[in-house]
Amino acid sequence: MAVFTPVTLDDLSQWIKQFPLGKAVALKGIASGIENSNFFLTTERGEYVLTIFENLDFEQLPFYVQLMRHLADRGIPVPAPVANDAGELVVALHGKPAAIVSKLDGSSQMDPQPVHCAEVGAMLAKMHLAGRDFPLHQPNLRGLDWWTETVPKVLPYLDTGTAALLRSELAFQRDFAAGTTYAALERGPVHADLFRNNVMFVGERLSGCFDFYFAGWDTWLFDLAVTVNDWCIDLDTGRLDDARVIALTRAYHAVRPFTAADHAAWQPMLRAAALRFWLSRLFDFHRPRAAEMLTPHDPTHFERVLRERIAHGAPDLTA
Ligand SMILES: Nc1ncnc2c1ncn2[C@@H]1O[C@H](COP(=O)(O)OP(=O)(O)OP(=O)(O)O)[C@@H](O)[C@H]1O
Ligand SMILES: N[C@@H](CCO)C(=O)O
Repeated sequence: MAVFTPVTLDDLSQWIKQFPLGKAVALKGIASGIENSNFFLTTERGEYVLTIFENLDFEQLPFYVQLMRHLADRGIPVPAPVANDAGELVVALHGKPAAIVSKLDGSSQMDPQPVHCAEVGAMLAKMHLAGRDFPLHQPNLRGLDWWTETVPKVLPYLDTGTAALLRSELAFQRDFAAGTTYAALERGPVHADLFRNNVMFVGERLSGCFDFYFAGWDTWLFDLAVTVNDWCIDLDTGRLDDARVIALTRAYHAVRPFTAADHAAWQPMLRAAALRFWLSRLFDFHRPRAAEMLTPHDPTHFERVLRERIAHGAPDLTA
């Protein structure tokens, strides 16, 4: 991650008083991640994570933090946002929106086995069902509309062949999204970025997931495809590992059974999920933002994943 906006312990001495957390005693910038400025915060009351939001504004943020609150209240293992003395979950710090959330135990499992994938699949389905009655609506801000407006911005940086793939896949996805199968897919609040680095494990037990700052209303199947494209692949080739795909999707299906539309949309949705992250990585790579610590992700990884999804289908759902 970056620290785009530096924060010191002194900066917090007054600011933290509005929260029921006691004094701030330690603060450490977090190097992983690329979107926001994150810090491990220790106060007299415990361990937290302070996030300063670099791209989201005060109008957009309530959706994310209220969704985390909603899911936490329903037993989904997500960070619980801390309200200040006015009941606010998002408060200005250095002129930007900021939030404090509980720190999850455990660590990321970056080399997942089927057992880990099954935990993720079951938790994702429970998250989707728990979100059905969430009252706030906000679209997935990195969905089809964003792809349509962003592709032209990155095309000038690409060679002819790569640009042709990007153009053709966007056209394919726009056509798919206009169809009856897509219209029949179940929708609700989705995480939309459930990569391995956004989930915590203690041993083989999933202990929590975080980074809801790309969440939005979208198809549940898109969320599943994003997750499978990161948890169930050979990282060098982008090829799917059938054992992990089957473990994750079967565990998901046991909680939220797949519909006929899910089955019909699975292959194109895996392509959509690959396109989304190929495009965001291209955008970040060619139009970088200044930051104290930033390790941008490799766009060609998701170009490989997309080419692989086009060339070879995935195992059918609940195979
Ligand atoms: N609630 C939490 N509990 C424990 N660790 C956390 C928590 N939130 C964030 N972290 C740590 O901070 C890191 C960065 O967080 P996060 O992924 O939200 O940042 P980001 O800038 O949105 O990155 P990206 O979107 O690229 O994943 C995580 O990889 C994790 O190590
Ligand atoms: N998880 C994303 C970064 C945050 O959106 C990626 O790996 O490209």
